[in-house]
Amino acid sequence: MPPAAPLLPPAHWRDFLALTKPRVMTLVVFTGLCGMLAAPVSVNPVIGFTAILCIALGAGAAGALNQWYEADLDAQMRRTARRPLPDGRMDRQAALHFGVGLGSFSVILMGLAVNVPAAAILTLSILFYVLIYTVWLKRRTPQNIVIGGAAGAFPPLIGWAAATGQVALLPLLLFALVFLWTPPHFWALALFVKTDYANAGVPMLPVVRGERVTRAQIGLYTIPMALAALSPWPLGLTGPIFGVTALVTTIVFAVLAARVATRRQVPGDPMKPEKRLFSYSILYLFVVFGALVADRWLA
Ligand code: HEM
Ligand SMILES: CC(C)=CCC/C(C)=C/CC/C(C)=C/COP(=O)(O)OP(=O)(O)O
Repeated sequence: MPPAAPLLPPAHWRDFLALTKPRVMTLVVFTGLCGMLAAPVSVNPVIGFTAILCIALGAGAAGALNQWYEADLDAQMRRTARRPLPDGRMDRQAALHFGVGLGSFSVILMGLAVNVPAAAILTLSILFYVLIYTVWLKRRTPQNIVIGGAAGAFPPLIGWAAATGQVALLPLLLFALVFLWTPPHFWALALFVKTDYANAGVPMLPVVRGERVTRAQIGLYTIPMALAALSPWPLGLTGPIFGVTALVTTIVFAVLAARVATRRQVPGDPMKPEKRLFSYSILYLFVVFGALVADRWLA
């Protein structure tokens, strides 16, 4: 009989927090909040707060289940090896219970206190991240983040649905914007942490298809992403505050992406343009979504 796994002491609350990937989820929650505030209705503040709480808890639960499933993988990468599970600070069962409990709570609360469409899209995004991305695609195909990345694009739709009970063209364009933003966001990072993924056997694009293809794909995805960002104003869905902000910030994005797309790496390259594009990608979504709210409330 194999020896029983050693019992770990109860995990610290900080480790449960780390399971929710709080830094990444701030932007996820922010896009959800902006999707809600951009809707042309007034939302009861208690309902609105509950909806955002549910998005945060649901996204955190998805992050916890992702870490529960891929603790073996996280243990092999420098960037992730110190997470609570690979570092042995938490029991796997505790992470599973935490993820399932929090996820179920967030969906039930959204359904009961906000509305069913928002709860349904929240469920879809959790399942998408955990089952489609983490369990199915991540270890199988370099298109993992393109298809699975849809999970991270749902929050603006959830926010809008929480406010109005339905979806509409503007939140669908916001979905498209985040969906098409994800490949340049992630592949810029993947170019400079490629060795980590290669060592862990994860088939990310730079590992499987190489640097040149990855750079070209970053450039290619930036084009429809820019169209999604620039279309709401001409379509009459937003005003000039959003339109002009999206125009300026998207031009900067396109310039940084073009630089990455047309470069060739040299030995010992510090990869500054790739790091710049990755950092800017995060700032970009914060600013564009912030402008959406400013446009609705200040115009
Ligand atoms: C499948 C799609 C995605 C993949 C594979 C991905 C991957 C990553 C990775 C590996 C990092 C760096 C390290 C980390 O903190 O874990 C990162 C950072 C980040 N990502 Fe993404 N990402 C994706 C989609 C998104 C989406 C949809 C959002 C939000 C809308 C987002 C927001 C962020 C933020 C804010 C950071 C910086 C975190 C920090 O400062 O530490 N990501 N992403
Ligand atoms: C509302 C809701 C459920 C939102 C889900 C949000 C979501 C899918 C965000 C994706 C961002 C993310 C943490 C990617 C990390 O990929 P990874 O897991 O491959 O990264 P890792 O290597 O850091 O674990």
